[in-house]
Amino acid sequence: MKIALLGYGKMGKTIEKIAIERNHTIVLKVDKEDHNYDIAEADVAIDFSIPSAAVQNITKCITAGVPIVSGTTGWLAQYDEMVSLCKEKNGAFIYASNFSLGVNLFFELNKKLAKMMSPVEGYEPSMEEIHHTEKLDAPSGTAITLAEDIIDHTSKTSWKLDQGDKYAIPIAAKRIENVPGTHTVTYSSIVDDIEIKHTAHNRDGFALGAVVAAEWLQNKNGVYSMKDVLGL
Ligand SMILES: NC(=O)C1=CN([C@@H]2O[C@H](COP(=O)(O)OP(=O)(O)OC[C@H]3O[C@@H](n4cnc5c(N)ncnc54)[C@H](OP(=O)(O)O)[C@@H]3O)[C@@H](O)[C@H]2O)C=CC1
Ligand SMILES: O=C(O)C1=N[C@H](C(=O)O)C[C@H](O)C1
Repeated sequence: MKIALLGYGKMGKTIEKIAIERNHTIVLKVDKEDHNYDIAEADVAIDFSIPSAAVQNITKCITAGVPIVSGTTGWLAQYDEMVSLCKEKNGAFIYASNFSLGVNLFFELNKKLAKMMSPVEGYEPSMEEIHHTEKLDAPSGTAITLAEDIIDHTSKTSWKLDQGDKYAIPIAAKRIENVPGTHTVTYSSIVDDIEIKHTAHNRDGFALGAVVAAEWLQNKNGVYSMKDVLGL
């Protein structure tokens, strides 16, 4: 496949390495505020840029008829707008807050645990996410997905970055140098804690998932998720 990389930072470079290993060609790299790039020669675009650039990049791809895989986080207030545009233009679009197989299995485990905990009294859910110090958004997109799945299955109605609201799941967002991404979900009671945790050791899992999603999206139209790609 001919791949356009929209965002050529830590993830863009890791995706390039994995894509070349899988015999794809990188035909375009965009790594700054540039509205004039030509996307047309790409079979698929992969956007791992910055929150303020994602919507423009996705719009450009959908409008040009190029399938788009986006992993950029921190722009989800406009997700529904991108879904509508994709349907209107008969495009192909996948967004995932986390493309790694491990985290997508962890998402399923989190939903199962939330369902299990829902009728049990005395346990309060909370979450922690740890990322590198260059991360622009907080909490992480992955933490938001985990929180939304807990909200869907329990009496919690929202998430908050601080504590003290009994209807909200508190999320602690920590920034420590060079951490690729660690997420922990804890249910605490007076007598014990139940904890599930995913620790990324590097960025290869995220990048491989994004390339696999791009391969899967070829010759398809519609809006998909990693659950569709992985058949979970
Ligand atoms: N879904 C997933 O599985 C994962 C998602 N992510 C998300 O991906 C995004 C990128 O992460 P990461 O690579 O670590 O971040 P980096 O900061 O390393 O890379 C982002 C790159 O985007 C560039 N950029 C700035 N403006 C634009 C633009 N208009 N169009 C295209 N590129 C632009 C930046 O350039 P400059 O530095 O010059 O501003 C930078 O090179 C983040 O939102 C992160 O949360 C990360 C890992 C996994
Ligand atoms: O910015 C990152 O690095 C990551 N961002 C994603 C997120 O916000 O969840 C995925 C992963 O945790 C790494």
